[in-house]
Amino acid sequence: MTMQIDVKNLSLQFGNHYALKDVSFQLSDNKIYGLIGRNGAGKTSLLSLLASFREPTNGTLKINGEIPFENAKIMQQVNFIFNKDNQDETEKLERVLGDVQRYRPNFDMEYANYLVKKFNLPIDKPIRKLSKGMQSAVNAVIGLASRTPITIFDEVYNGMDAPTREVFYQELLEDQSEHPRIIILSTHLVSEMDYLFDEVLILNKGQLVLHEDYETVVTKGASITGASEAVDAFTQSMNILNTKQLGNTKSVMVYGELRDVDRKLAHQNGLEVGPISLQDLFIHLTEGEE
Ligand SMILES: Nc1ncnc2c1ncn2[C@@H]1O[C@H](COP(=O)(O)OP(=O)(O)OP(=O)(O)O)[C@@H](O)[C@H]1O
Repeated sequence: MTMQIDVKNLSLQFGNHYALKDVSFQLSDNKIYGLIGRNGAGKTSLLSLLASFREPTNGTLKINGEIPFENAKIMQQVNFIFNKDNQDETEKLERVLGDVQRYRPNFDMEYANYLVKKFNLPIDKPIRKLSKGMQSAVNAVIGLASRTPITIFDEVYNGMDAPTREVFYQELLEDQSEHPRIIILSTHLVSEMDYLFDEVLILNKGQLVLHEDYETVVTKGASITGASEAVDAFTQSMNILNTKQLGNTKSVMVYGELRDVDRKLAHQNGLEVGPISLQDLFIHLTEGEE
């Protein structure tokens, strides 16, 4: 089943502070969505609204046409995975997985056990005695094996070491291709995770500054390098994100449609056109004063 998420003019306020301001978007395909933003940008706020942990101050959030808050049927379809505090969790992994299986109808215990082995997790130790990275891996196992139609991972990979994160990414891609669902990954690890994303949402200071297909993002951005005057002339009507100058050489990062004819023209003027990464775009779309 494909779920549909409709977010319209959504705001969340804490006192006078807007954690989210007038955010609108739709997610309607079983894809992997990357939600990126700097510290305090509003990622967790948005995800906690999607997971019905709280209600918006303004605007509407609908899942399959229904308001999810206190809506048991919809909440069943959403799984919000985050690194929760497990210091009081005296249960062992085996038991915890059994509990999850009871309330997640798509939970696949065989797959969970396979992941437990992949992540080298001990099943006979209380969760609270596992290392931080292992606890993150436990959350990853629960999130993947539950196969919930809307699965949200809020930076669970932050506690994992690089090889463990790699295992998570590979398993995520593989399981998503076999059991497609909406997966939302919030992260700061943009350059490491960008290849996972089908679509990208960038939040900046509570506002959505970009929602695009990953392929489109990558083809729309370019760096133009060459003699200052030639770069200035070529980019004068373009959306410039960043400029670097070294002697008479200038490198400008632009974002917008760069047609084939533009690329040819750049070449004729001795300019070099290079790609920009999602990380570059993220940095320059979200820089500025705090
Ligand atoms: N319970 C709360 N009470 C007051 N302000 C809050 C609360 N939760 C979040 N905020 C504020 O809302 C803003 C957005 O916070 P949020 O946790 O959503 O950001 P984030 O993008 O997830 O950040 P990070 O990457 O650092 O986890 C921040 O300015 C934060 O201080």
